[in-house]
Amino acid sequence: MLLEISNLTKVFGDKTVLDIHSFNIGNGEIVGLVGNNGAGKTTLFRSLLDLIKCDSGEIAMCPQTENEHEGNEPAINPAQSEEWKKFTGAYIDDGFLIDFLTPEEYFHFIGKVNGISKEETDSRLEEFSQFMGGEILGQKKLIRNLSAGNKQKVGIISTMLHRPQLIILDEPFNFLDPSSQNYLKKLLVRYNEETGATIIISSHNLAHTEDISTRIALLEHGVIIKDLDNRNRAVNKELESYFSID
Ligand SMILES: Nc1ncnc2c1ncn2[C@@H]1O[C@H](COP(=O)(O)OP(=O)(O)OP(=O)(O)O)[C@@H](O)[C@H]1O
Repeated sequence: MLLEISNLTKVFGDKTVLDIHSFNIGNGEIVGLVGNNGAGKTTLFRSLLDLIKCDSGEIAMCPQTENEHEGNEPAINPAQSEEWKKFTGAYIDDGFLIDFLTPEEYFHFIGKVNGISKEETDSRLEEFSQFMGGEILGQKKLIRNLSAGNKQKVGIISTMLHRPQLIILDEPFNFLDPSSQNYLKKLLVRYNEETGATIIISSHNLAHTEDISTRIALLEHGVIIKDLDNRNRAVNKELESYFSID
């Protein structure tokens, strides 16, 4: 899945909160988006998911063909077509959940929307049983009564159920206990390796972001001011110095 962003701007009132001249993400990259509060991370995600209308610019998503050696399909602009939903899984916040359903009902709903049978959905859920830690399935609890961390897990798992080529997660480590945070890192890296999917996460947890990302983009006042290759896990000093308070 290739993603190309060009000349993307979003203005709220008299403030430009997003101003991305050019940012391209390649097939199979894991991109970590970091930046201070209000830097524009969620706004960028909402733009990619057609949840807000940008003031200018283009987003082009090019899914990989079934035979990956044949390259990528023509570009889709999420503001102009619904096709992107077939190959995208995203979780921004618990507004994505349906709180009067149990987790099972929600997962089956997500499966159904994506043409996956109940049986297949149940079978795919087994891959996440350790992550769910016995707290989510079979509890006869509505999603609204789950703890914040368990809601977060339901949202994250639901992005992977239909095995999309693009996953977008806003602050996925939030609310998770330390073991679940570690487990999530494993899940994301494994998903990326097994499916070749492109994954974009935002996080304030620099250590986790550095651990799993092949590339890290630093956003400041809506502008990508650094685009760092992290394949050798070498960005630590640069990020530490940016976020240092001395
Ligand atoms: N609907 C809105 N109306 C007005 N301003 C908005 C709206 N949504 C976001 N903003 C502003 O856009 C800027 C970027 O916000 P955004 O939530 O994208 O930042 P962020 O990097 O995700 O921050 P955080 O790390 O705190 O979650 C902020 O100044 C925010 O106040």
